[in-house]
Formats: sequence, structure tokens, C-alpha cells
Amino acid sequence: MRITFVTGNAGKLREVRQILGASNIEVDSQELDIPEVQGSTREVATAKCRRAAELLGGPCITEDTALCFEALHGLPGPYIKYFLKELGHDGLNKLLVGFDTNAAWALCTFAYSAGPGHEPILFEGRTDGRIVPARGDGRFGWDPCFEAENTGKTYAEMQPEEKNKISHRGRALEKLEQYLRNLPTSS
Ligand SMILES: O=P(O)(O)OP(=O)(O)OP(=O)(O)OC[C@H]1O[C@@H](n2cnc3c(O)ncnc32)[C@H](O)[C@@H]1O
Ligand SMILES: [Mg+2]
Repeated sequence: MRITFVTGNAGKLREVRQILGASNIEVDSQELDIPEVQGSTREVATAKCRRAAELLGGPCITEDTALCFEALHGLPGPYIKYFLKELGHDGLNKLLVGFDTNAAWALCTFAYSAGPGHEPILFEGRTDGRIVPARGDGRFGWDPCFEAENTGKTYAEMQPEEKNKISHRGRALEKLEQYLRNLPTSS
């Protein structure tokens, strides 16, 4: 089975290929710059996939990742990309100074559209943890400052398989994979 993943993010693509590749789903990638609407993660994810399917003229998946701070009632959420870009790992930690909790959760929302005009279907995965000063290999986003619950490690200190097993993305992909397998016709 093959599926097209529309994303501009190399780290996401790498992990999606690792995870779905293990289940014999081949992932083609299309790097399209899709403007993202404001709203809840579900609204952002739905709009992104709808637009991607229109641009592509066929079935595709997209993914939206949010990083939510409990002290900030779920913010930055889907806006984490801009917070990370402007503030860096250190700045994300500083946002929580003065609050009594650094609890956070990572939320991944995959969307599948069967093609233009088909309403996207969403698959969510969540991993709880906390925001900590950066530790580990810093090549993917906010990995160094997210310590996953019950592991004592940041995502950036984990081997890829270790992260994929418990990550927000791994959990969302379990659901997406099951859905794709049960589609009546697959290409
Ligand atoms: O083209 P798309 O798929 O939208 O890719 P993007 O980089 O714009 O991604 P998002 O809009 O979903 O923004 C999510 C931000 O969180 C980062 N991110 C996503 N998944 C991550 C993960 O598993 N670990 C660390 N950082 C991650 C990512 O690099 C972005 O800065
Ligand atoms: Mg984006």
C-alpha cells in the first residue's frame, strides 16, 4: 500500500516512514506549503488536509502537532512552531517560570482525505510529560525539552524506536494504520 504524506517537515517524514514502513505502507512525500488556519488542533488539522487534497487532486494524509502546557491551559498548542522559532528551548522553559507546574502533553493529529471534496478523517495520539531544560540530540523541534512521563528521558535522549513506541505520533499512527488497512480499495 502507498500513501502520500503532505508535509514540509523532514523530522515528521522520517518518523512516519519508520513507523508505517514497518507495516509495509510506503510513504510518498509532497512538500507543499499550506497556510494554516487559526483554531483548535482539530480545526487546523482538518483545514490543512482538505487543502492538501485539493492541491494534490487525490488522496493524502497530513499531520498537525501541538505541544500543550498545562499551566497555560493548553497553549501554545498548534502554535508551538512559532513559539519554538522565536523563543527556542530556553524560552519555552522560561514561559513557565512562576507557575507551579511544568506538566505538558504532545498531541498529534493525522488527517486522511480520500480526495478533493472528501471530508478529512482525524486520528489523534497523545503523550503526557513535562517541559525541562534541553537534554539530548537537538535535531528535531522541541524533542530536547519534552520529557515523556515515566521514562525520565526527553524525546531527544531516546533511540528512534523508543520514541516511536510511546510518542504522540506513534500512537496516532496506530489508529491511522488500522483505518488504512480496512479501506475497501487501496492503491
Ligand atoms: O508542513 P507541516 O506538516 O505542517 O510541518 P510543520 O513543521 O509546519 O509542523 P506543524 O505545523 O505541525 O508544527 C509543529 C511544530 O512542532 C515541531 N514538532 C512536530 N513533531 C515533533 C516531534 O515529534 N518532536 C519535536 N518537535 C516536533 C515541528 O518541528 C514544528 O515546529
Ligand atoms: Mg505546519
